[in-house]
Amino acid sequence: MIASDQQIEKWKQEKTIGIIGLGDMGLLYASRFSKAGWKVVCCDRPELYEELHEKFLSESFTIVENGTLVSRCSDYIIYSVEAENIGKIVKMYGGSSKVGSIVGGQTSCKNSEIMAFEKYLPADCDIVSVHSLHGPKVDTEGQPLVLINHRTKSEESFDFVESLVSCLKSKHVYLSYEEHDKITADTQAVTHAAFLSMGVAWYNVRIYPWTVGVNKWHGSLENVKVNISLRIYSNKWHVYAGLAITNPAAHKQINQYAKSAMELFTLFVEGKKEELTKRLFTARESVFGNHNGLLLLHDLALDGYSLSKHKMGADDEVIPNSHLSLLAIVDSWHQLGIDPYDHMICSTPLFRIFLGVSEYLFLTEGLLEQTIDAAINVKEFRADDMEFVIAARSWSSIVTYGDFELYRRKFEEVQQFFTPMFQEANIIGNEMIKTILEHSKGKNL
Ligand SMILES: NC(=O)C1=CN([C@@H]2O[C@H](COP(=O)(O)OP(=O)(O)OC[C@H]3O[C@@H](n4cnc5c(N)ncnc54)[C@H](OP(=O)(O)O)[C@@H]3O)[C@@H](O)[C@H]2O)C=CC1
Ligand SMILES: O=C(O)C(=O)Cc1ccc(O)cc1
Repeated sequence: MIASDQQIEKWKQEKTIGIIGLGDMGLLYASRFSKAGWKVVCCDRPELYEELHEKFLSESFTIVENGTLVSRCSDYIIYSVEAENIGKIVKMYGGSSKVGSIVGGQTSCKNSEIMAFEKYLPADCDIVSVHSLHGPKVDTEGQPLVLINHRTKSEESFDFVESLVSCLKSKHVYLSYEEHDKITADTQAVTHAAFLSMGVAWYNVRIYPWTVGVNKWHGSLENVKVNISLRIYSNKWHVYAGLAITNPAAHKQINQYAKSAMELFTLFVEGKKEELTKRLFTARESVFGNHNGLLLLHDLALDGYSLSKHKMGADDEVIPNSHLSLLAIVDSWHQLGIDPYDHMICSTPLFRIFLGVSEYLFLTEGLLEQTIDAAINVKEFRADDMEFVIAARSWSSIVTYGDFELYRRKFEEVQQFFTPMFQEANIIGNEMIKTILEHSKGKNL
């Protein structure tokens, strides 16, 4: 429960908020909390102390040398560090947590975070964790913010944390850490697997899809694919690696996604139109059978959000795509018995956009039939589809084997290929995402 204004003012006078890890998310929290009048103390790696101290001199939060100093003086300590390293870092600083303090984390998978807290924190510490379900550049207002009340001695601990984060104006979602990990596996992890695979497929044939003319990868759905894929590759690899590899529930989703892509592609190649149609119509009924009302992306023209410099001429024709990446997500939701709408309350913007485009493909009159026809009869996307299947398979094995190093190498190789486009892609992508989110307000998107 959010406390009274008077109580919040009192806490602002008395309490200190500590943030360990001053990367993108740590900085977002430090700056928002301190602007709201909270006393905030932060650190990053000790070797960065001088540089950060200089850099943030004009900010109203304080930089200290290390996590031990943050922990000793803070009443609520947030670990905002790489998921892969949470155990090591809590081991280093957890023992210094102020007596009776509350500790939480921002990592995207809560299993390893909570295990580290249980293992290394003194028994007098409470545990209340958080997870903002959006990237650091998204407006926090109205976005889901998960709050996990894992171990508290009194109601006041949770009320204090909830009152603190209320300045973000996000939508609070109350979950256990197990529920959190199950939902984010269904939503985030598989969404990233899809867009990461598109990037690898383009990279492997060395194609920038927006440069090939108006015949291929042209139009709203294609712009969403390109913009979101580039957005992910312009980010840090460890965010995606961490949330997929450290969450065991995510492995099953990513594996099913690759399996669905491979099985659908096999039907394309074998020319089994009837079987393909039956499988996709069954998936449509299972995932969208109860859908009513307007589509999430109803009437939304996203044609303008293209990186392409080509203009459509009177004689130009767009070759219809098989949209394998979208067919595969709906098929895998069906195979795993997932209702994606169940997770709306706890979803990221990228997941909602992925659901929006999938819904558009499956529920726009005649579009699924046209897509199935293209998948069987149009050969221009075959090689690209094959690359996509291989890419999805390879992300799935990297995640299953828990290989952070291979994940980093593969991610950064593709990242390098797309780097020249990031600046422009981010501007166009941000505009596109803003339009989609504004358009969908009130539709729970
Ligand atoms: N980016 C996003 O969209 C979101 C990320 N998250 C999660 O939040 C967490 C942070 O992500 P994000 O801010 O993007 O990542 P960043 O890499 O930007 O931030 C993590 C920071 O922690 C620092 N760090 C590492 N070790 C220590 C240490 N011993 N003491 C103090 N600081 C340390 C890192 O330094 P160095 O780089 O030198 O290792 C880095 O600056 C991750 O777990 C991520 O999964 C959650 C929601 C959204
Ligand atoms: O919207 C997405 O899926 C993102 O890519 C941003 C993101 C990354 C990690 C998180 O834990 C939450 C949000």
